[in-house]
Amino acid sequence: MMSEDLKREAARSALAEVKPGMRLGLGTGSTAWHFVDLLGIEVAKGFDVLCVPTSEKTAKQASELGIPLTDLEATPELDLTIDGADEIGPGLALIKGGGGALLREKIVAAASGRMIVIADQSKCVDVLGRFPLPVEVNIFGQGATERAIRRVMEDFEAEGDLRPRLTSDGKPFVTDGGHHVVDAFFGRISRPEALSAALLEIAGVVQHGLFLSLCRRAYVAGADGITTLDA
Ligand SMILES: O=C[C@H](O)[C@H](O)[C@H](O)COP(=O)(O)O
Repeated sequence: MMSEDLKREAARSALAEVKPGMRLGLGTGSTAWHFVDLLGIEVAKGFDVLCVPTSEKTAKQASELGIPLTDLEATPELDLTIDGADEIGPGLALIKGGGGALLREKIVAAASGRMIVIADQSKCVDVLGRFPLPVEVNIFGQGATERAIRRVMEDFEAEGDLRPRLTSDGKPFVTDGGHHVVDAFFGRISRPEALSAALLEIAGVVQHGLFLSLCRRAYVAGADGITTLDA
């Protein structure tokens, strides 16, 4: 099966978890895209659901499909969030934010009773960190923030460097929240909880892409079908 087919199969498994009347968080990225697309088909047939999107991109896709949308002001508690991931490690610890949506994704996941991740097999790793860890930073004082992040990277024996994320035309990538993203190349993250705490200690760090103790289930699609992973 092609990668897009695998993503769609994982999304289809997650769709079976959605019950009528649920308040849902909608993730961002190419795998979450398939989930939103499949949900749109059900909504068109009359399925009742109310959703909070985790990015402007997902909001646009969902509203074009006629999926009813709300926000966390009107609906501060959600039943379930379905999202993709860049890496799925032991205990369903995740790296997210490859598409830059990590802040809203984490806020929405934290407001949800459950988070389910959908992915193809390539996302599963024994140790997190091969995928560069996205760190969302305030634009003010970015140089000082980067310096502080580099110090943390040294403390955690990062194998690579810190790179400010750029768009394809070479401009700084700006998140939906108006911040920048820097990508931290760790190689191996052996103490994710401690790293999370150290990064959040830095004043200019808005959020990072380590999602720890948030995801309870993953549907992972591979050549042999869907594997369900539970934390
Ligand atoms: O910021 C983006 C999100 O965290 C995505 O869920 C993540 O990057 C995975 O995206 P994809 O399904 O496209 O691999």
